[in-house]
Parts: sequence; C-alpha cells; structure tokens
Amino acid sequence: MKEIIRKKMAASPVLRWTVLGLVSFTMLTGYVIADVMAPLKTLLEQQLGWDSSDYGLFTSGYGWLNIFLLMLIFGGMILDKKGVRYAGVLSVGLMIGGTLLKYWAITADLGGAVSSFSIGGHSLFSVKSQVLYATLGFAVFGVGVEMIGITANKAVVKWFRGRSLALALGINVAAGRIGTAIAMFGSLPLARMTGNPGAPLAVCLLLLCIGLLSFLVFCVLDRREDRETETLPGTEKEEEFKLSDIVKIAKIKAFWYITILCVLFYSAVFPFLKYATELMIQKFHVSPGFAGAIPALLPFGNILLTPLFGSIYDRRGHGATIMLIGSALLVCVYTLFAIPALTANWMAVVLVLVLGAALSLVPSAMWPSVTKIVPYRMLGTSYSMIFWIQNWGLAFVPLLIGVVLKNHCIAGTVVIDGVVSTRYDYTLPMLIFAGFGALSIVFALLLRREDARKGYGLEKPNDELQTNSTTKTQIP
Ligand SMILES: NCCCC[C@H](NC(=O)[C@@H](N)CCCCN)C(=O)O
Repeated sequence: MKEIIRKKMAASPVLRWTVLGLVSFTMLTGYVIADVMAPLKTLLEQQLGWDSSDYGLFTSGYGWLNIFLLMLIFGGMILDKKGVRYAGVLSVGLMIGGTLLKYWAITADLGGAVSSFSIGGHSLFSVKSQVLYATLGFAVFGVGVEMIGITANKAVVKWFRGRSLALALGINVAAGRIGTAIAMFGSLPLARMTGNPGAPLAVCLLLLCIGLLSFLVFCVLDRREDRETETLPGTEKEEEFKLSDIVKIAKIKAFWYITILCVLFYSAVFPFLKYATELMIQKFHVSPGFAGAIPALLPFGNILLTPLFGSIYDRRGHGATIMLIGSALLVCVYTLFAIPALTANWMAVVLVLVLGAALSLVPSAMWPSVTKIVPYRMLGTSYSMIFWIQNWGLAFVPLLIGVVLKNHCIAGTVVIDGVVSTRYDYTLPMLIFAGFGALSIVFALLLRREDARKGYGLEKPNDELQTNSTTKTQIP
C-alpha cells in the first residue's frame, strides 16, 4: 500500500511539476529584487543625491558576505545538513530581512548623515549612512538569494531524478530570467510613476512574501513525500553530509573543470551586461533611449531556450558537448563585437541573440551535470562551492573591465544627449571576454575527456541513466 502511495507522490507528474512551480516562483521573486535597482541608477543620483561611487559600493554589496565571510559555503553546508526545507525558509528569511533594511535605508530621511570609519584616530573612509545601510541590506539579501539558487537546484534534483531533470532545472533557470526581465522592464516605469525610488522595492517585498508562502506550500508537500518514503520497507537512510565531504568534493577533477568553466563562462556574460548599453551607444550608434533594450533581449531568449536545451540533454545526452558549443559561441560573439568595422545595429541585435543562445546552452547542461559528478548528499555544498568561485568572477571582472577601459581604451570624446562624454574603444574588453570564452572551451574539452575516462555519463541522456538507478544514493 505504502509503495503505491510513494509511487503516487514521487511519480505523480502533477505533483512534481507543482513542486517545480512553487520552488521556481520563490526563486523568481528573489531574482526580481537582485536586479530591481539596476535601472534606477540615474534616479538614485537625481533624487537621493547618490553618485557613481555610491552606486558602485551599493552594487558590490551583493557579494560581500558571500565571498569574504564564506556565507555561500556555509549556506551550502546548511543545505546538506538540514535539508531543502530548512535552507529554503532561511534563504527567504534572509532575503526579506535584507530587503526590509534596504527599503528602510532608501525611503527614510537620514538627513544627509555620514558614517565615518577610522582606526587609531586615522580616518579610513566616510560614506553616506543611507548608502551604507542600503549596501548592508543588499549584502544580507545577497546571501539569501544565492542560497535559494542552490536550494532550488537541490530541491529540483530531489524531485526530478530520473524524470526530465535537465528540463526541470532549465525551467527553474528560466524562472530566474523572468525575474530579471520583470526587474529590467518594470522597475524604472514604476519608480517614475510614483516618483519614489523605493516603490519597486515595496512591490518586490510583497512579491517576496508571496514567494515565502509558495515555499511553505512546497515544504508541506516535500515533508509528506519524505515521511512516506522513509516508512517504506527496505528504504535505506540517506548517508549524512560530513565536513570531510568537502575534501572529497575537492578531490574530484571533473568538479574543478565544471567550476572553472562556470566562473569563466558567467564572467563573460553577466559582467558584459553592465557595459552593454554603453557599447550599443558608442560602437553601434544606437540612440541612448533605445540602447538598453538590445541587451534586455538576452533573458527573453533564455526563457524558452534553456528548458529546450535541457530537454534535449534529457533525451539525447551530449551534456559536455552542449557546454562546449555554448563556450564556442562566446568566442564567436565577442570576436565579432571586437571588430571595429562591424557597427550595424542589426549586427548588435543578432550578436546579443546568439549570446542568449550560449547563456541557455551552458546552464542547461551545467547544473544537471553536477548531479552526475557528486553524490546527492554533497550536492548543496558542491553547488555552493561552484557559486562561491563564480561570485569572485562576477564581482571582480566588471572591475577589471572598468580599469581596462579607463587606462587603455579612451579614444577621445563624444556628444551623447547633448553632453560631452568620454569615447571608449571597446575592442580590448571584447577580446578579454572572447579570451574567457576560449578558456571555457579548454575546460569544456577537459571535462569531456575526464568524463570519457571516469564514465560520469555526461554525454548520456539523463532519462536513460536515471531509469537504471534504483535508490536515492545511487547517483555516480
Ligand atoms: N537554481 C538556480 C540555478 C542557478 C542559475 C544561475 N545563477 C547563478 O549562477 C547565481 N550564482 C548568480 C546569478 C547572477 C545573476 N544576477 C543563473 O544562470 O542565473
């Protein structure tokens, strides 16, 4: 009888897809907030008196606790020790707490207060208190949103092993992209309409509370599933995560290949977006009012393509090859972006669309492939280690590009919207991004070779591999 119930729970497609919808919706609400302030840079400067360095400090806050205080790694260990329900509720709690602090900082009247830091009477630096509190809020939020990313991965793996795993993870990534698209298109109009840069954050907070409810419903279903599986005769208890597992993970060569591929690949895409609008204006002569719309096409393509490529991986396999093709596309896109003679508007649109295809190919194969390399009980820690290293790239590559632009790429001045601005030659930054792509190819090749040696099954269809497994812990 219990066997029947278990089959009913775990195998019921309606239940599985409902679980995916609930978890992905929670992640979506977090992803909206991650990007909601980006379109408001000018408004923050006009209405709150921020300058570019205030905004830069605030944006960098996202990674502080994750990178320097290793919060992401601890998040992964909590996930493996305490499970997806505990980690998920904790993540949403952190996101709500961080966003509340950020909202308060943006909307409170702090009377232009300044916070100064000094050691032994020597002043280190001063910063507007409003900027400081908003940054701290964003830092706490950053811990929560990265943690919900890995929690969602592990929850989806838990429910979809053996059944369209890459498609499910692709849909989960697509939910994140919908969140980004909502932020990119909704934030500025809402702030302008209300005349309040805090208004989009208030709406996001409401959305995040609905995200919490959604996750709590998931918790009920997940708990029921666990109870029913546990009481089945012959069900072995999942081996517990131990601290020494970190060493085991670190000894897996393929894990490092996929991690390095991840940091190189993501460092070539997300940091590019921070400069893409200016590239459109200065190289492709797109009008400033329209220039942001071209890079904004990127998440839209992903929404359809990531699940599509995931489904191909499930049915046909070729995971490592999919990552290789995605990396090769990066090289093509950025080499073409670097060619000074190519300045047609349509070319920029085509290149962004191809970049979107690359950003669908690699994640659609990368996240499911990790499950073939490390055992399920270590998955949270493994994803967190990958995210941690990736976060270094996401934090420092934009800085590197900024320094390169300032020191090597100034090519005179240009008038934009009646204002004389510095003209930059983007050839070198584009070649740097192409270089990341070339290195990604190398690591995708190394991964493919390691797979052939160790037989992880990265080139095999997920569905075929999974139907051969019989227990929860049998992932190679
Ligand atoms: N369940 C989510 C899978 C990860 C998706 C992946 N996100 C990340 O890698 C994050 N660490 C950083 C994303 C930063 C974007 N603002 C993704 O492809 O988005």
